[in-house]
Amino acid sequence: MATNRLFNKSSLQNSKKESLTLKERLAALGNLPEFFKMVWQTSPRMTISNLFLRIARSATPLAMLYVGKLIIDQVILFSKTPQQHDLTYLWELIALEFALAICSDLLSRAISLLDSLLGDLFSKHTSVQIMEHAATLDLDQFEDSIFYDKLERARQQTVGRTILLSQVMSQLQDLITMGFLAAGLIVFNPWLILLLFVAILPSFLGESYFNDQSYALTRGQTPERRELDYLRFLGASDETAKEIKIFNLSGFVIDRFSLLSDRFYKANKRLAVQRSAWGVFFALLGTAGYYGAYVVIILDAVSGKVTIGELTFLAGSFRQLRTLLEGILTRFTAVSQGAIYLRDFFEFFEIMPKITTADKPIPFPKTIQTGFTFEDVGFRYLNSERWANRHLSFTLFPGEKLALVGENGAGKTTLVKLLARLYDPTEGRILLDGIDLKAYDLADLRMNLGIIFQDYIRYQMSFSQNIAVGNIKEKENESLIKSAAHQSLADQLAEKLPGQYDQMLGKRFSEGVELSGGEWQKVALARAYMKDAQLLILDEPTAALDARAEYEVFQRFSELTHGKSAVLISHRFSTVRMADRILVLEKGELVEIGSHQQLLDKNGRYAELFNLQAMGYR
Ligand SMILES: Nc1ncnc2c1ncn2[C@@H]1O[C@H](COP(=O)(O)OP(=O)(O)OP(=O)(O)O)[C@@H](O)[C@H]1O
Repeated sequence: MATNRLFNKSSLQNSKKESLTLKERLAALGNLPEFFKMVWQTSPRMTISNLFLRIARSATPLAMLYVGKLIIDQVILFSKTPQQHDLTYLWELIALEFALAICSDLLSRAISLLDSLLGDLFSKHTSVQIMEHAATLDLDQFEDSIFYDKLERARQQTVGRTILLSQVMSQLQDLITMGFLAAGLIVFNPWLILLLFVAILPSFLGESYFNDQSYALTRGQTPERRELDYLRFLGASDETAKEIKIFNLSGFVIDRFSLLSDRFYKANKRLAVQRSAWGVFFALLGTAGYYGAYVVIILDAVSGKVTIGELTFLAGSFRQLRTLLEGILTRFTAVSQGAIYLRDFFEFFEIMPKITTADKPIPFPKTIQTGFTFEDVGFRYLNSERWANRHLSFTLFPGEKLALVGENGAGKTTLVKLLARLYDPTEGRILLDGIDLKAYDLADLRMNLGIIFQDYIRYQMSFSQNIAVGNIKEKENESLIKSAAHQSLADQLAEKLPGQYDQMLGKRFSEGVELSGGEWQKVALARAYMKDAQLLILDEPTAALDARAEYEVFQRFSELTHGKSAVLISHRFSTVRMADRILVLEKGELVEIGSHQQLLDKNGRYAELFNLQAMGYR
């Protein structure tokens, strides 16, 4: 229901609000210089060659028409004086026209080759830029739907931008060609140019109007298009197939998909039909204009004001001019449309991360001295009224193993995200060795944290790459990968796989092997050991492991993390009790902190939770 409402409101209202005037379209062309700068950066050589070839190609239509005129006049001259037959000049003209035709053909082919190569390079260049910029942005920016829409538009329009590139180039070429042809026509009859504009202007305005409508519709539909993409993914993906079958959800997903698609179809169809009907009318006007001019030229020829050669030259120029002008005007709306979409693209690059490295960052300490101190830290997620963490004050000492305990939603994961500066506190401060965490180099900080979240990614990559992502710089370091696998017990698994460390994991690519939940977890856990991190954070690292594996993992964990700090989040008290201290969270606040024994003696919240779980085993 919520999305139904969304669809009606955003698509239809936005289509009014976001409609564009001709002035706005012209203003959008202001985005083109920046666009050209990006094209130029992609490949200066190809850009300049493309431009030169197009200028050369622009001159050929006029040259061919003019040579054609000379040939016809020459032939007519011969037909009037059959005795004098020195054909040398005529043959030269024919050879020239032939050469021009070949030249024009070669130039066209070279241009389309360069267009497609430059387009591919440009598309790669912009996709890389989008990925690079997205990587600098904050996590909460990804959780903001307006931002997400911008990212989607910037990403989806990669093809559009490639098309825009060749459209802009063709537009330039056609404008130059038109300049040449118009110059030829003006010499004979300047009024014909005026007639041409009058005949074509309505068609241009019509195109422009319908492009506005189509842009508004597409832009207004972005949230629904995202939903459609999501439904498409739900309905046909290896990740979702299991639940879709078990819960028999395919009908539900398909119905929702069909409902949204039908609405798109209806909204788009209405516009397409109107556009087509008006298009026919405008085309008729253009044709009438052309024949009007044709009659004028024929009358001039009949009265002897122009020769037959000039008649063909003028009629040919006029016909080509009309086609060119129509193309230019139609393309103008498409180009300005593309230029408007560029605004989304540039706006995406204008979004700046808030979580950044200070101007003069402090390097991460070689050895942590006093630890991480939370000073009345509070955090609220974007657009959320509730505090996920509040009034947190405690110190994680160097070398200490701290366990975080609390019911679902108590704020445990949020706390470790603050430690990794995935978010900054809304209030209070986190200090490292007495200095605000924000003063440290961000990359350095993250390099010194080995962190595995509960919703780690199952990369559809090889076994060893799945471990190497923990420190991708070491992706070729086989012995490090193997030792990390040993720490997390993943090494035993690798030995059983047909491809061992090179085994492709997951089902998406050929010869991939799917792992069990616990096996995936061992692989993910190995990522934490890829760095010589000073603080290890494991967010429910063993939830999917069996009891024996969990015991072994923690034996190795304490050996490996000797002298290092660690934060463990777990709902299993058998794991939690191994920690030096346990921090109990409730509704985001710290309610108890102490060792397992201290907290049991205290007989408070921890003791209650512990006894509750212990009862389950009795
Ligand atoms: N990205 C987010 N945007 C908005 N709210 C969030 C986000 N992530 C978590 N929350 C909210 O913040 C609160 C704390 O969530 P958090 O994930 O820290 O809990 P947790 O203690 O780790 O829970 P669990 O044991 O279920 O993993 C919850 O109420 C949750 O709904």
